[in-house]
Amino acid sequence: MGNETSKLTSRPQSLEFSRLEKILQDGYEKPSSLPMDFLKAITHDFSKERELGNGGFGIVYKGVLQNGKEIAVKMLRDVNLDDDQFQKEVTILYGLKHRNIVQLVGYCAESKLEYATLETGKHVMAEVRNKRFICFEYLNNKSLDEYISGMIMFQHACCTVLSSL
Ligand SMILES: Nc1ncnc2c1ncn2[C@@H]1O[C@H](COP(=O)(O)OP(=O)(O)OP(=O)(O)O)[C@@H](O)[C@H]1O
Repeated sequence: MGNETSKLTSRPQSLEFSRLEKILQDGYEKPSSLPMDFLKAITHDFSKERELGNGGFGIVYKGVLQNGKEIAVKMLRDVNLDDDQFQKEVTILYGLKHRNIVQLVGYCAESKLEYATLETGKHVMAEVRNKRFICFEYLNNKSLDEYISGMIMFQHACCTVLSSL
């Protein structure tokens, strides 16, 4: 698993990826702008086996850095959030640092220029937005509902054992 990020990258890109890896490994002092190709590499191209869960705003993937450190990469659904909301969300999260709040580690909102043909037949260069992502520290505690239902199952099992004694 260690070298999977570098295998996917060309030379100049791998230097950039190493720099990003270092920032993320050193701690989350300041959230970074993360290129989509980097997020693609650390999530195995957003593969099914890297899926952590599915929320109201998008799918969350596990990203694995070269040193094995993990981060959560949330791919936002286009329909849920417009540009203003995305910027507000990142700006608010950017300033938050508390042990009870999951830490923002990065974000991604890239766009590319593409030729498009209008109904009139005219060609224009249009800015096409890629997917947007918000990345957090990885928490290994499952979701609150899974945690609570796990506790209830555990308590139920204990009661069953005790009542059978
Ligand atoms: N930081 C994280 N570390 C590990 N797993 C995470 C993390 N964030 C989310 N997940 C996983 O992804 C799932 C979906 O998370 P997400 O935050 O998108 O949805 P949610 O908890 O339903 O909240 P929302 O209403 O914001 O969509 C969670 O239930 C959890 O299993």
